[in-house]
Amino acid sequence: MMPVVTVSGLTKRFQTKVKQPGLSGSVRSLLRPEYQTIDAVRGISFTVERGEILGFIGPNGAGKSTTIKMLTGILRPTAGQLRVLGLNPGRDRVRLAFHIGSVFGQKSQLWFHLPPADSFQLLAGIYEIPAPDYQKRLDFLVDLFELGELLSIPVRRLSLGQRVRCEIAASLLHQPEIIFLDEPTIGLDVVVKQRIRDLIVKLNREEKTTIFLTSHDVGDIEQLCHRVMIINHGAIVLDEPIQHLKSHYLNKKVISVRYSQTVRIDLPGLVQWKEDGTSEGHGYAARIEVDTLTQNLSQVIAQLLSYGEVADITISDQPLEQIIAAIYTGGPELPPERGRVADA
Ligand SMILES: Nc1ncnc2c1ncn2[C@@H]1O[C@H](COP(=O)(O)OP(=O)(O)OP(=O)(O)O)[C@@H](O)[C@H]1O
Repeated sequence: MMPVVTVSGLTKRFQTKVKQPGLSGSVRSLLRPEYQTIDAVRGISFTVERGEILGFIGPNGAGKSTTIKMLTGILRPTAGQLRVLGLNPGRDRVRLAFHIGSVFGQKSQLWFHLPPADSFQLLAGIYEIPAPDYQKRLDFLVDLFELGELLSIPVRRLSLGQRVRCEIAASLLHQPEIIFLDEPTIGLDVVVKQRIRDLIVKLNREEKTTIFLTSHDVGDIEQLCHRVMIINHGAIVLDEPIQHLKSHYLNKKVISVRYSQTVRIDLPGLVQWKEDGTSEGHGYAARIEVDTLTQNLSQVIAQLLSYGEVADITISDQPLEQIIAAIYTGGPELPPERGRVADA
C-alpha cells in the first residue's frame, strides 16, 4: 500500500508577543517587545495509508488543529517534511484542495440562509466539476446521505443532525481522496450520532476515502477508527491499531444510578456513593465502573435495578480524558515495547 500522508519531524513553533498589563506594559512591549515561544507540534512522524480511518486524539491544546492545519496547507511548518497525496501542502495548497475535503465543527461551508442545493452548486463551481459529473455525484451523495427533501430547505431551518449530513456531503462533492473530520458528531443525540457514524463507515467502504478524524467522543473512536494516534504536548504518545486500544483501554462503562429510596449496594466497581439531597428527600446515588472484559453489563444493570426503585440511570463511556490519562500513567497492561512512543 502507498501512504497518502507522510509526515516526518513535523514541527510548529509559534512566537507570540507577551503584553504586560496596563498602559506602561503596552508602551514597554511596543519599545522592547518580549516574545514567548509555544512548541505546538514537536517533531512528529507518521504515515497514513489509503483507505485508513485514523483517529487523531488528544486533550485540548495538544496540537491537533495545528497538525491538521499544516496537513491542509493552512499553516506552514517550522521544520520537518510532509507530503499529502504527493504534494507539499504549504506550497501546493490550491492543488491539494481539489483532492481533500474537510468538515470543521465550527466552520460551515454551507450558506446559512440558502438551501444546501445552492451551496452545493456553488461548491461545484469552485471545484470546477463539469455539470454531468456534478449531477451524477450529487445523485450518489443524496442517495447515500438520504438528503432528498433536505436539499431545498434553508440551512438555518435544518436540525443539527441534518446539517451535519449536508456538511459532510458538501465536503465530498469533488470526490476527495482524504477527508478531515473535526468532531463530526459533537452535540448530536445518540440516534443521530449513530447515523453519522454509519455514513462515515459506508463512505470509507464504498469510496475507499481516507479519513482523518478528531473527536473527544470515545464512541466515535471505538466504532469508526482502524487506528488511533494520541498527541499530547505536541508529541505523539501512542500510535496503535484500535483493536489493541479496545482490549486495553476502551473496556470501561460508567453507570450513574439514583434511587428513590435508601438502598444498600454491594457491587465491585463502586467508585462513588453518596447521599443525593434531591427534592424528594433522601435518595441515594452511585457511580459504578464496569469493566466489560470481566463483567457483563446487562447483569450489572439487572442487579442495580433489583436493589430498589430507580429514579434515574445513565450509562456512558469512560471520558476520553480519563482513558488518555490512564495511558500516560502507563496503564496496567500496555507492554512498554509496543506502540507507546517516547516523549520527544
Ligand atoms: N496561532 C497561534 N498562535 C500562538 N499559539 C497558538 C496558535 N495556534 C495554536 N497555538 C497554541 O498551540 C498549542 C496547540 O494548539 P492546537 O489548537 O493545535 O491544539 P488542539 O489539540 O487542536 O486543541 P483543541 O482540542 O482545543 O482544539 C496550544 O498551546 C495553542 O495555544
